[in-house]
Amino acid sequence: MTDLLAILYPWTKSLHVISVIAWMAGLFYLPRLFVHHTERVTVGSETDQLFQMMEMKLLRLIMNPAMIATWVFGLCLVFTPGIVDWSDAWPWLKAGAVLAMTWFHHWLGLRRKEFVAGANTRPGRTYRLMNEVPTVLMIVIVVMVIARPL
Ligand code: HEM
Repeated sequence: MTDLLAILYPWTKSLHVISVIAWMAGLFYLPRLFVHHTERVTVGSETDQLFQMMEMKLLRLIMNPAMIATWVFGLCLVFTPGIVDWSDAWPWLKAGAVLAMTWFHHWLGLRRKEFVAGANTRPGRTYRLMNEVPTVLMIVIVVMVIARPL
């Protein structure tokens, strides 16, 4: 099995990075939709329905599959021989940041359900601030996995 993972390594890594790009696109865009949804849209209006549809499709059709694919290919890379040395600090920092990114994904999913119920109480400012979370985590992850300063 580990032999197969070693042969597939360049492909696994390509698929991992492709999935990461799709996941990150959604993690950046969904909070932006929430900003406009909360600031510009009247609950129960036709525009409310339109935003709910865009948010649902973004989460279900792009973000959920992309997150699963990122995890699956990422874990394949973890089990590929000679790739991760757990005595270094970078894999631990990356793992922490990836868990935080996964938490953020689920936080957005919960907020979407509140919009569906017409029960969002958070102002646009909260979603603007939360929009910085994936940016900071992405910087940590990419630096840890590529520059590996630690
Ligand atoms: C979801 C769980 C994840 C796991 C288990 C995981 C694990 C890994 C592993 C083991 C590697 C191989 C490193 C190497 O080849 O030397 C890798 C590569 C990479 N990962 Fe992840 N990763 C995950 C999520 C992410 C996320 C969220 C991002 C970006 C925001 C990311 C960005 C990258 C990049 C850019 C590379 C390629 C680095 C290179 O060129 O060597 N990963 N990942």
